[in-house]
Amino acid sequence: MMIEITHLQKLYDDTLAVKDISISIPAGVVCGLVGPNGAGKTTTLRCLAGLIRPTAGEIRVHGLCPIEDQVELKRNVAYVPDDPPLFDDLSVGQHLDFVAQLYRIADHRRRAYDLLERFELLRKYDSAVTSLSRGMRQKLAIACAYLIEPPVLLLDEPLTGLDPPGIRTLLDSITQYAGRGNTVIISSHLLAMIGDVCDQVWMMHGGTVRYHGATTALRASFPQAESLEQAFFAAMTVVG
Ligand SMILES: Nc1ncnc2c1ncn2[C@@H]1O[C@H](COP(=O)(O)OP(=O)(O)OP(=O)(O)O)[C@@H](O)[C@H]1O
Repeated sequence: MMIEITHLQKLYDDTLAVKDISISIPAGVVCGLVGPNGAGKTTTLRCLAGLIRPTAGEIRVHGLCPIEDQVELKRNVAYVPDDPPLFDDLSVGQHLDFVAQLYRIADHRRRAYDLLERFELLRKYDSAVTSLSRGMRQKLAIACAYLIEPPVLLLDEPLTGLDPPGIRTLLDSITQYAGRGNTVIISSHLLAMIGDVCDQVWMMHGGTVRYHGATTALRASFPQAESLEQAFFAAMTVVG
């Protein structure tokens, strides 16, 4: 398994954000992480990325413990939050150069140009990141993550600032990335938008895993449903 979470728990002061969850996700899979506000999605992703320490439980990402193997983890996991922190003093192009230097990526320029072109940022190559729109900032952060090529990519609400062509480009890029054996978790409130690219659906609710399964199994269980989202709602009714 690429990701193994066992009895994960995260307590913030007096809020139990994640309550004893266990879940495994294999390599080469796109997993859609859905659930209402406050369900514990971001908390779980931040634990996977080693940004916060779990209160209890165990996590293995590509065999690594996010807290104990911090340095190695950075090469194996990229986490892109919905409002990614960027360096205000750097231009768009310099961001990719900086990431390439940090991760010792040789001959990165061609790939950097390709990524910027794909995400329609090439014309902003020399612009300061402070002049970018919200969606452009998200696209730049995603391009930086792709440049590193980590086996695990965690995208937290990546669709929020993107325009429809940007969403299409991102979803296509996710399918291709997973096709090369990488694992992608994409959190979103919009299952209808991400459903097509997801091999699995993982739903959290109140800090617990409410549902986790293959999208094909979900569709097969509810053949009368017209969409994955409908099948998902039907499954939720059965689960109660
Ligand atoms: N830094 C923090 N300190 C205290 N409580 C927090 C902190 N971060 C999150 N929480 C709480 O933990 C719970 C889970 O929050 P989390 O951000 O993981 O949910 P989410 O599923 O990502 O929600 P959303 O869909 O709104 O982004 C919520 O009750 C939230 O208020």
